[in-house]
Amino acid sequence: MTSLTLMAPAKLNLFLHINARREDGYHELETLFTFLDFGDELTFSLSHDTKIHITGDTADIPLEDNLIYKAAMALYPYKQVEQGICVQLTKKLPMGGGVGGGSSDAATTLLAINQLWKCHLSNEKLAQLGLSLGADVPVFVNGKTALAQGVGEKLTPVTLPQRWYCVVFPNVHVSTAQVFTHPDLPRDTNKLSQHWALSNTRNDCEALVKKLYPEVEKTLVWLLKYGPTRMTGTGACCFVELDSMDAAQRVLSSLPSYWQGFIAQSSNISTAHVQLDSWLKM
Ligand SMILES: C[C@@](CO)(OP(=O)(O)O)[C@H](O)COP(=O)(O)OP(=O)(O)OC[C@H]1O[C@@H](n2ccc(N)nc2=O)[C@H](O)[C@@H]1O
Ligand SMILES: Nc1ncnc2c1ncn2[C@@H]1O[C@H](COP(=O)(O)OP(=O)(O)O)[C@@H](O)[C@H]1O
Repeated sequence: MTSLTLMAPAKLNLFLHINARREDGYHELETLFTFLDFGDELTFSLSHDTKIHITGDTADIPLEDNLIYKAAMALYPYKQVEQGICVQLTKKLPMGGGVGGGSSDAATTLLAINQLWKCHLSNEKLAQLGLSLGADVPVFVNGKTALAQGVGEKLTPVTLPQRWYCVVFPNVHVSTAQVFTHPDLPRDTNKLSQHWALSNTRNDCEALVKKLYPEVEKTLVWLLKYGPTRMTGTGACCFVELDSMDAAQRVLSSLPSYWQGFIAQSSNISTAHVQLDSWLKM
């Protein structure tokens, strides 16, 4: 088989605690990742040459900067076939929104090309290659709901109840690097490995991002009418947790037209992995 279509699902950080800043500037975190059944769509097919081609919703990202390209390049030395790869991207996740679209695209690319180029690398090796592309890539490669520690690479799988979410993108872009280098970011939260309820946890980036981007605060205040809310990652997307699809749909229907949003159910296994397993059984 020479082609394969997989989702690159969104993630939410159900909480994000910052425990310390390391010598290299990176931060020690504790964060609970869940996957959503909504994401970008990527179709991979072997190319007629030896190059890496990306078409579709590539926005204005130069080819060499696209995380899909970087992921393909990371696998290039392990390639066991002559051909290169064509990747057709349908982008549904806001870029730099805290839902991990770029990292998820990279992880899905590693999983798919590993098959098409017959690299035969383990998921552990793919996660190791992925970590050099971004701190969030390993959790997507692993594909299981997880508590992440370290800079995001130490993963402990956890099983969470499936819930519905309405995720809102407040139309502001938050730079992850700006948040992590800001002097006002709290960096001394104690480690916590249990009692993960939303009520017992927080996102340590949220107060700072609300201050820097009032639109994020406005979004959280609006969502709070419907249920427990939080910002994901370093923002700017915010989510509300809900009991049913109907409840999530009601929130989305009332969303002011100047914001964008989507609804999705959480899952303990990434849709990319479910789809890859079915493809392997074909
Ligand atoms: C903090 C999270 C939580 O999910 O934020 P989001 O990106 O999802 O919003 C992620 O781990 C981010 O992962 P990712 O976006 O892949 O980060 P990277 O590209 O590796 O790093 C971007 C920048 O963030 C900072 N950074 C990132 C991760 C970390 N544990 N400590 C850091 O200090 C570094 O300054 C780095 O230069
Ligand atoms: N395929 C891609 N999809 C999204 N962003 C990408 C991609 N390739 C490179 N990037 C860059 O990575 C940055 C972070 O992307 P993303 O993972 O969507 O953010 P976040 O981790 O905040 O959700 C973007 O601002 C963009 O410049």
